[in-house]
Amino acid sequence: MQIKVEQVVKDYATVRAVDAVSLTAVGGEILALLGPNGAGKSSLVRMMVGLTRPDSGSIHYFSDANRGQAAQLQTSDFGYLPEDRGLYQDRTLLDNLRYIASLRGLPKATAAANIDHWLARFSLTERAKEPMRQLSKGNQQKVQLIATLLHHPKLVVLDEPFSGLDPVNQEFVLTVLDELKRQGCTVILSAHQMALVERMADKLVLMNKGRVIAQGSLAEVRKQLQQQHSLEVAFTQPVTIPQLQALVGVTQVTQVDEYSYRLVCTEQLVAADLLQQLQQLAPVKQFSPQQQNLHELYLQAVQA
Ligand SMILES: Nc1ncnc2c1ncn2[C@@H]1O[C@H](COP(=O)(O)OP(=O)(O)OP(=O)(O)O)[C@@H](O)[C@H]1O
Repeated sequence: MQIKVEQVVKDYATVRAVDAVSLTAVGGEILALLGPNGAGKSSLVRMMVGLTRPDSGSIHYFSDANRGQAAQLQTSDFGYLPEDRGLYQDRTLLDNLRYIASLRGLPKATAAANIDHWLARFSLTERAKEPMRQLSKGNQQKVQLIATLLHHPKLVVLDEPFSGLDPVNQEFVLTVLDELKRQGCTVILSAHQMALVERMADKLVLMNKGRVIAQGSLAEVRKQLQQQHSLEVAFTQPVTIPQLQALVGVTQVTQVDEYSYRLVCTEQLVAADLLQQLQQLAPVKQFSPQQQNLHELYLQAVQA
């Protein structure tokens, strides 16, 4: 299933939560929404699953079979993990999941088989008859994920699926998301865990204050955000920090050890020109450009 969001705006009383956002996600793709608290991710997600309506702009769905023609989103087409998780705390895992399955219109036998399958995969079979409130936060989160995936949705929308999970379970959820993607599902998620997102998302949409500040593949986002680049240089004899700071195009210098330094330079500075400037200070032993990770780029962008 393809989802196409065009120029969507959402205002609350005093704030424009989503400001002219456009994006597209297709089947077999993981799209990650990133942004600081209040960036507008949940507001956007709620519109995508039809819980609220945009003030302007449009959201259309296209089935894989009929790409050209917009389709009505059916409840059974999507699985939504909301930010405010809402399972019944006094009921057992099994009761909660059976109830969700019935809401999704699953026949009893299919529901039972799917529930067994997912409980086993999430290592929760033994706890099936315990009330929700007895589970840890991470295990409750896993049950919420099962509730989202129980009916094999084509469009999976997850608001912060990694929150509350330990690293082992985060990895496990990554594996599950990858499987969904391989099965042709469209996966949209919001997250704060850059390192995880960097590993699995096909498309990134970075938001800040309701707006998209960069979007595309990791390489495209890097390009859009990268106003500076950094590198490490090692000399065969001492140089001083002020000498390095005085070089044209160098904006930041940090000493790594006795003879080596990390430099941040403007994007316009060509590596060969910098190397030439450095060699005039002292013989250069090592000169290695560093790639900033998504986390560093993101911080730079939202703090700008
Ligand atoms: N129901 C609402 N009524 C009024 N303002 C709202 C409502 N929901 C969200 N907002 C405001 O809209 C803006 C975007 O909030 P939203 O929850 O969409 O951001 P977010 O990126 O999901 O943040 P977080 O990472 O903290 O979940 C914020 O300024 C928030 O206070």
